[in-house]
Amino acid sequence: MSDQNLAQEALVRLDKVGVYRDGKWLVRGVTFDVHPKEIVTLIGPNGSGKSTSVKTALGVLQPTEGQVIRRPDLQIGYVPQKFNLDWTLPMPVSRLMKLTKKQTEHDIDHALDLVGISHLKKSDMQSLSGGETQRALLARALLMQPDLLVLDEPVQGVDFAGEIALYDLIKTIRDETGCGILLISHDLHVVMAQTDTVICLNGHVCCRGTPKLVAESDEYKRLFGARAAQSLAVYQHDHDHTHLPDGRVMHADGTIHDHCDHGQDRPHEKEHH
Ligand SMILES: Nc1ncnc2c1ncn2[C@@H]1O[C@H](COP(=O)(O)OP(=O)(O)OP(=O)(O)O)[C@@H](O)[C@H]1O
Repeated sequence: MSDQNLAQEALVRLDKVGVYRDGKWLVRGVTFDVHPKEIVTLIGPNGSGKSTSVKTALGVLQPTEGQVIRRPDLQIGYVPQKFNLDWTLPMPVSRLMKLTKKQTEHDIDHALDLVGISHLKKSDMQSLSGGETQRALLARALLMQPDLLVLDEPVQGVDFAGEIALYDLIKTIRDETGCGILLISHDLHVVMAQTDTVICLNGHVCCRGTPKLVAESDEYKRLFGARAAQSLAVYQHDHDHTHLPDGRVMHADGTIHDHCDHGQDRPHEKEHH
């Protein structure tokens, strides 16, 4: 398939992306794509390259190797992990909605309604709970009418019930708008029910697939320890290689290659360089 066809199909596609900074590879061999109506979640421990991969997908960061293909004229709505605004200053929700782009009251009402905080339109951002703040930021991103919605850890500062509600909401937004969604999460447990594809990162793609398959994979269990221990069955996929400190990959037969492209979609395929 040509790059052009891929770009038309996927909203964004990372192909063997590597980012090298300050003498080390932050990520290497990262391949994934997000299609319309697909919810893709990147999980992995702190420093595993989730934000780096997302920034590369957004075009904020240039890859050192590999390529990123975005659909032409792709409209992106981004909900950052931290919103650099001094919440001690008065900022009604309605004003936040117009901060980067002028919006009609009708569109603002619709976005706030979609995220379930219409009643907070005149409230000050400072007075909002963690979950309400995330919903306000989500509404702001939705006003961009995105083809691709990118959310960096949307459930930070939100309790367990709030987490479930937020992921339900994210799924509703996908169903109603048809946008593709790229999420960053630390953890799988709540994400599981609502995500189509999970990409488990640890400087490289450890494993990928449906949430169930990832939760049952050895790599996920190794990365997430006790939290992953409840997994029932064993998801069979090859872990026949070791990642060396310099970013290269040693395979079970002792050969060393630049990186592994070790997708679950091709679990038994060996790399040939
Ligand atoms: N510009 C940079 N130069 C050098 N190192 C960097 C740079 N940006 C990120 N890093 C390092 O790259 C690694 C991956 O960082 P990244 O923010 O992508 O991880 P993450 O999975 O999103 O982590 P977290 O869960 O803590 O947010 C970290 O070790 C980080 O310190």
